[in-house]
Amino acid sequence: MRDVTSILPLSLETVSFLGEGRKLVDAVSLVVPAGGVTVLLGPNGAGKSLMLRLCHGLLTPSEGRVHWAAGATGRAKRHAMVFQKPIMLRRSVEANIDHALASAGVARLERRERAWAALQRFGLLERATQPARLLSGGEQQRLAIARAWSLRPELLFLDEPTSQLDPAATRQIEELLTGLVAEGITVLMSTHDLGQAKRLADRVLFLHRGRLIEDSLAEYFFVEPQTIAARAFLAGDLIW
Ligand SMILES: Nc1ncnc2c1ncn2[C@@H]1O[C@H](COP(=O)(O)OP(=O)(O)OP(=O)(O)O)[C@@H](O)[C@H]1O
Repeated sequence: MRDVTSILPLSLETVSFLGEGRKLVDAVSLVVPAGGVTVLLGPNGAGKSLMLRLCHGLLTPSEGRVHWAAGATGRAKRHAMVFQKPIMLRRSVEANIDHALASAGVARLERRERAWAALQRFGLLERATQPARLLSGGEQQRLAIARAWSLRPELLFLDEPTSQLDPAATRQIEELLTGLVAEGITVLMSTHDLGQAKRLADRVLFLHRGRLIEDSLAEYFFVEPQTIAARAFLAGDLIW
């Protein structure tokens, strides 16, 4: 029977991650409910990527706990992650999606259907048989999102998904993300691009030195940040 129990909200309870002899993520607590785009902002090394990896389960907190909605099952397959630099297998575009679905335990016939739907949805049908590694950067990122989408995630994590792309490819990815949110997928992403954060964010989490120092609706954050660090960041001043 299909699992329809939502995995959301995702909750972090005083999550810390220790490394390099210090707390790289320091006692972060937050809740991600269903819906919308939450953007992680902060200077280099603030801990944005670590946060996404902790949420997705690629890293284990040194302290505290990451947990999903009570009673949710099948959670491993219902959140997916897209990385800054797409990880492409040395296979065709379609085989890259097929591999992700096979790893998630999807049966062969259904894999074909879902891969085809993803290729169509993300404008990659004509590229289906081409080697994924020969796609342009923008196409590879589109494939990475298509592959994640084929897993039918409720929550999609994206770590600086457009930092390697030109403005046109960036716009295309942003439009795709807006479409995914309209479909009901919740997005938690990091970006360096303030313009992008303004265009996409419903909510902003501002990290500084591993600490979550602002958690605001985007409309407030960009107009009236509450902390000196966030004000400096928005003004383009160097903070560390
Ligand atoms: N797996 C790890 N183990 C130990 N230290 C790590 C690990 N991953 C990252 N770090 C360190 O943790 C700090 C935060 O890194 P992180 O990549 O999360 O920052 P970020 O906010 O994403 O930065 P950027 O904007 O530059 O990508 C850095 O000092 C980094 O060197």
